[in-house]
Amino acid sequence: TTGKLPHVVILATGGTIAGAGESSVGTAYTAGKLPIEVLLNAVPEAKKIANISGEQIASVGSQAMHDSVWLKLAKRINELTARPDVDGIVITHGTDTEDETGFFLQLTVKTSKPVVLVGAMRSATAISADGPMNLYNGIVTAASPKSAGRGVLVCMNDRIYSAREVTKTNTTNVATFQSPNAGPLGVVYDGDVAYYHKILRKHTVETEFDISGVNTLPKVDILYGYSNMNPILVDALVKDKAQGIVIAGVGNGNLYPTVEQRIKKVTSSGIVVVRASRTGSGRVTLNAETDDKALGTVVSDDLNPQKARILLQLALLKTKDPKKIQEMFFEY
Ligand SMILES: NC(=O)CC[C@H](N)C(=O)O
Repeated sequence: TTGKLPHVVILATGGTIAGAGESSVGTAYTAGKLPIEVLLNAVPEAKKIANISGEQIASVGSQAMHDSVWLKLAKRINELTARPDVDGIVITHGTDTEDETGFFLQLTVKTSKPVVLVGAMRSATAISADGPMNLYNGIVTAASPKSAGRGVLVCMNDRIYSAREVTKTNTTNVATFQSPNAGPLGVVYDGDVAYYHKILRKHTVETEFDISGVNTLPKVDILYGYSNMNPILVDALVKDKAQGIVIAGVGNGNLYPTVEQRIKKVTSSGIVVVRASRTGSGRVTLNAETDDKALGTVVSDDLNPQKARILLQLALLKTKDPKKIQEMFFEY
C-alpha cells in the first residue's frame, strides 16, 4: 500500500466474476465461488491505482439477490463512505440483477464518492474472461475524482453507465450492458476515465429515501403483459397482500381489457399500480391510450419494470398516495 493512492473498498457479492467452471470454453459454471482475494490476484495492476481493501458481503449468483443484501450493502456503503480514509467503493456482482442492485443503491446511498458496480459475463476460469478487466476498470473508475457526484455507476466492457439507465440486454454476450434510453455516461481506457454525459435525475445525497432504520421493503411484484393475458394473475398478487404492483404492459404500458378492469378495483382498494413496458426502451406516457386518471394508475416514465419495482418499494416507505408516487417517478 502507498500513502498517496486513493483507498478503494471492494464489496464482493458473488456472480460470474467470481465464477469457476469445468470448461474454459462453455457457459456452465458456478457463480460466486471465488473469494475476493482470488479476484484481486488476477489484477495486480490495480495496486498501482489504489490502496485496496475488501469485504465479502454475500457469495451468490445474482438471481438469488434479495432485499436483505441490498439493505446490507447500502448501509455498509453509507458507513464506509462517511469515513475520510475511504475514497471510493467497487461492488462485484452477478450480472443478472446488477441493474437492480445498482438502482437500489442509486436511490439509497448518501455519498458523492464514487460507487461502482462491476461484473463479468465469462467466468474467471474461461478463455478471455472479462472479469479481470472489468474489475480493473471499476477500480480505476472508483479511484477517479472525475467519478464523484455522478450517482451509482456500472462499469462493464470499457463503458461507464448510470445505474438508473443501464440494463442487461443479452443472455450471454460480453456487450450485454446497455442504456437503451441514454447510452453510456463515459468510457474507461488505459487506466483513466472520460465522461461525456451527466445523469440529471435526482440520486444519492439528493433523494428522500433513508434506509438507515429499514429492515424489510414493501411487497411489490411484477406482472408481465401479453395478448389474452389472464386476469387471475392480478388476483393472486392481491391475495398475497402485495402493497404495490408493476405491470410490464404491452407497448406504451397498455393492459389487456379484463386486466384493466381488475386493476381499477385494485387501485381503489389502496394498492399502488405502476404501468411500465415490456418493450425495453422508451417512456410510458401518462393518460395516453390507457387512462391513468380513470384507472388510478401511475406511469413508470422510462424505468423498466424491475427498476420501477424498486422505486415503488422505496416510495411506499414514504407514502401510499399515487399522486405523490407519480411525482417521484418523474423526479428519480
Ligand atoms: N454473468 C453473470 O454474472 C451471470 C451469473 C449469475 N446468473 C449471476 O447473475 O450472478
